[in-house]
Amino acid sequence: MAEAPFNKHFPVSWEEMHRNAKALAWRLIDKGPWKGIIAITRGGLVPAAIIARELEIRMIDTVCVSSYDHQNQREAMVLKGTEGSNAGDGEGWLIIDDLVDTGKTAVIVRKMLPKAHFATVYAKPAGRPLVDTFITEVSQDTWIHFPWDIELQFSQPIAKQRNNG
Ligand SMILES: O=P(O)(O)OC[C@H]1O[C@H](OP(=O)(O)OP(=O)(O)O)[C@H](O)[C@@H]1O
Ligand code: HPA
Ligand SMILES: [Mg+2]
Repeated sequence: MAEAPFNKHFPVSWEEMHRNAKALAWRLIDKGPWKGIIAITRGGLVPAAIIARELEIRMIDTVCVSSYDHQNQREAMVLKGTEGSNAGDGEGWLIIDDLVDTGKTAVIVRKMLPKAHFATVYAKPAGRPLVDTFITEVSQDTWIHFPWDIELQFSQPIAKQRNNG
């Protein structure tokens, strides 16, 4: 059987997301001042809101990129770029996303805003060189389950999981 591309799973709770996004804000405050935030939708919207609150930034825009159908990566589609924003070449601006995985999204957005500071909450090794600041690294074969994608449900006791495995 072909090896599953993601054989580890890393669920993230809302509290963890909040704590890590605040930790990112602490890292970013001394690197500013920041003129504004560009959130990469949709995943970047939640950490961008938390960071905007902590750094008292009220100028927020979006770049809308979509490149995954659940865990399947496909060609990245830019639904909206920076046209209409006043971010220019990105100087003094923060780009925020939930994570960098292969780095494909980061490459696209960096081309639009070459002087911006790119920050994510999570990073995988392949994308890590493309971000300026991040908080937590996970391995490339780990799928991060964000709190907006999951819900509380029954979990099998470990003994049962082992018997089935
Ligand atoms: O480094 P990469 O391999 O490009 O992957 C990272 C990107 O993929 C996810 O977004 P996705 O395209 O799934 O859209 P979403 O944020 O709307 O869920 C995630 O939020 C990042 O933006
Ligand atoms: O590990 C991940 N989790 C959620 N969304 C993602 N988009 C790319 N990689 C991931
Ligand atoms: Mg995204």
